[in-house]
Amino acid sequence: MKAFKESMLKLITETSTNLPPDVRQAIREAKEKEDAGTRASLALSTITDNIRMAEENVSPICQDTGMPTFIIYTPVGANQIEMTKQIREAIREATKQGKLRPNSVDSLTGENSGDNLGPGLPVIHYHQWEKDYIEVRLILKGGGCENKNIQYSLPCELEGLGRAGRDLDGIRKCILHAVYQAQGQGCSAGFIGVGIGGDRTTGYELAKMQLFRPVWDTNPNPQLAKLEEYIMEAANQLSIGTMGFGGNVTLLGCKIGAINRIPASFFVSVAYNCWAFRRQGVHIDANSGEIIDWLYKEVPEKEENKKAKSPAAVEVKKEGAREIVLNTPITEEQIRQLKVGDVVILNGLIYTGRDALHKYLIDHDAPVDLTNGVIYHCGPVMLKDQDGNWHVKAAGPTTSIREEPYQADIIKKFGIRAVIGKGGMGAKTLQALKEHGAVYLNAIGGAAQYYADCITKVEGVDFLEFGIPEAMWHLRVKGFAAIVTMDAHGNSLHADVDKTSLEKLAQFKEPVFK
Ligand SMILES: O=C(O)C[C@H](O)C(=O)O
Ligand code: SF4
Repeated sequence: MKAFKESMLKLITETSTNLPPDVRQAIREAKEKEDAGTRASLALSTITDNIRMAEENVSPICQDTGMPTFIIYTPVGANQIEMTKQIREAIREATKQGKLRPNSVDSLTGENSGDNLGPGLPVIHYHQWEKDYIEVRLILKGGGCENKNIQYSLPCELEGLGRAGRDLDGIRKCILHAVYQAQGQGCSAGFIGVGIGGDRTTGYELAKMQLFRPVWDTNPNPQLAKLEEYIMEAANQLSIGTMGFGGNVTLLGCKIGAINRIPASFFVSVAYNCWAFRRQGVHIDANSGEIIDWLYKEVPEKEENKKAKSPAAVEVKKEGAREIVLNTPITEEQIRQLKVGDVVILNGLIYTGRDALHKYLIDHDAPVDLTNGVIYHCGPVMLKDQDGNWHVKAAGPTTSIREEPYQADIIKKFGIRAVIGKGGMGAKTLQALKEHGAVYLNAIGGAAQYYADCITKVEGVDFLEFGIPEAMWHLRVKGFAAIVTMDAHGNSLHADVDKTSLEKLAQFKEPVFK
């Protein structure tokens, strides 16, 4: 097992930087279903570029490299204690190389361990099997989509859909509701794994395990196969679209499993995974620890894909998008001219800030003058070189709604003109944007290489003691593109999409599976 650590390092690197072909195919097909020039289509182009860049740079597809979760099958007698040791070393090394963001945070003190290790991390599930080789599967599921996981206890009442009973039709309603409630916040278009039955723990576990199925497979249970097909069809009529921008594609995959329950409990558990669906697997020689082969590398070609494609449509800007270049600091007048749908190209200095910084700023001064400035909800992957200079390895947006309790007060207190993030914010922030002349810019979630490429210099950092993701990084950007989704006139694309998708959800109220 000498080579096992090296094999695990390869697996981690591949999972973080190279999206599997089945996921790429689903994204490609989604792009073909969106009209050229729409916001969804432009977002999918950025996502496609980002996937290519991550592979070329051998750098994280998304800066949130998630909760590393290993599922391992071993022959009887394999030394699991030794394997765990080597996996931990590989995790430490991958973090040092910038393939993983330091993501392990003490839940009580907030301290980041810096090496992705600590109580509960990484997650490793061992199973034995009769084969003579080892199988290791790894999923790196980020926090934004994890936060959109949801568990239903049947019977229940669901907004838009009414009563969900203890039957297949009730299950159908829960799954549709799960897609609706995620909106764009988990970086749609997403994939869902569904676990029917079990208890609260095993239900969620089953849901997550479904995510290891290839996107293209067919459920061996005909009833569940039918339900999966139905959900794909119906969920895509909700028009939530990529990043919640509206569009024809909201869901890229749906995999459902069922286990028994006990009479009093009936759970439907849904694991939501963003488009940056990072999971890979390998078979390992049980003696040497070397990789024998990779899983997830094959995608059976579909009949319709064999047909010659018509030439790609030229990207024309639809939906009336204007492109506006802004240099920081930004004036109130410039902000008040912006409208939902405008594409802003930012140049100049911006500051990252997420959960720890927002909480801090409420009752402290800022270390820099933020007047007319820009806050970027982002926790990047950073590496320091031998001369002590920091380099950005990945830097996409994080889910903004977590800052909703603080954002309005911070805009007011510091005179902030633009907040960049993803997934949108709520009514309190919208009101503050109007009152104080500020705007919310939606960057494309997960496009961490694309945005890292726009950062020309790291000019400083404050609060490094919060840990790398939570620190306040001073970033000089050039050509940083984001879409105005909440403006200073009280308009919010997020509120609009939420409303229309709820109306569409209500169309699926009538029983389908009797
Ligand atoms: O933690 C992050 O950088 C992003 C997170 O995965 C999110 O989607 O909000
Ligand atoms: S930022 Fe988006 S793409 Fe990245 S882990 Fe979070 S949900 Fe996934």
